Amino acid sequence: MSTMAKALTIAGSDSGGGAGIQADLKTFQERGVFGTSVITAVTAQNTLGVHGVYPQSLESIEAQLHAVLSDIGADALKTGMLFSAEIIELVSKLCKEYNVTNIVVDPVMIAKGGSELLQQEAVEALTTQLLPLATVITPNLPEAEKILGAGSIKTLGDMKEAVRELKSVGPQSVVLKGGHLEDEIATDLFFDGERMIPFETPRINTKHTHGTGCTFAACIAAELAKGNSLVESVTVAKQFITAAIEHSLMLGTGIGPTNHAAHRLKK
Ligand SMILES: Nc1ncnc2c1ncn2[C@@H]1O[C@H](COP(=O)(O)OP(=O)(O)O)[C@@H](O)[C@H]1O
Ligand SMILES: Cc1ncc(COP(=O)(O)OP(=O)(O)O)c(N)n1
Repeated sequence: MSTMAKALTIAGSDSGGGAGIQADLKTFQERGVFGTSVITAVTAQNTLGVHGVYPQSLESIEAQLHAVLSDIGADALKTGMLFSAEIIELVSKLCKEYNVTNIVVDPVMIAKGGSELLQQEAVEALTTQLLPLATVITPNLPEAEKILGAGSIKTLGDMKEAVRELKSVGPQSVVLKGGHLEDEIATDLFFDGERMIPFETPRINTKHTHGTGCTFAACIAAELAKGNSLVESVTVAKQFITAAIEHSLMLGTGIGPTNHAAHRLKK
């Protein structure tokens, strides 16, 4: 008999398998943690985009959360697509009720193809209720702009300013992802109120980047679940996502998913 660190993902299902719950559970498995899930919405999705969004009832989401947290528990929890203010309120309430620590909030808003995965009117609930509970938040640049409600983030200098403003919204720390920056280096900026640390890798020239954000945040959650520090966890996640993009998969005819098993390939 043995025990295993446990990580819970609260997110949407991606039928195409590249993002959402599916990306999170594959990442948890690859990182050696036991993954559990709460599905907030089902999406009909493939490499060409999101073809339908079917939110789950609050009753279903609450029942899933109670089932997992009252019995199995979670050493870390990651949120992805939450879709509505009501779902955010429920998730925030239960995170507090169950005293969950190690909360990674990936503030998913819009899929790469432009589909809405969070209703516009839910941004305030996200900002005021869930972000202050987070150990770390992992917005991409458009998400950071929406949370801050102003300005455009186009340079590393803008990122340095934005990361401070994001911290003041209430999370313990922030990783602002620079995947959307037009730069030869893919820089993510970590800030915990004291340390500002850039995580840099060369930008990989590929269009097959579906699910990068989910995979990156899930990897941080998995490493936190195992007891690693936040900086160690972000370091591992950056290596993991870089390998996954480097060996991304040409599946379907659109934007292919990253390869969660890539870290196992020999260098
Ligand atoms: N072309 C790329 N080459 C290398 N790293 C990338 C590339 N695109 C994204 N990343 C990295 O993938 C992670 C997810 O970033 P990003 O694509 O900005 O998130 P999202 O999927 O939420 O839009 C970050 O660590 C980012 O730096
Ligand atoms: C169900 C679901 N959740 C989240 C996303 C967004 O994932 P992300 O990792 O940001 O990847 P892209 O959509 O940008 O490729 C999603 N598409 N579906």
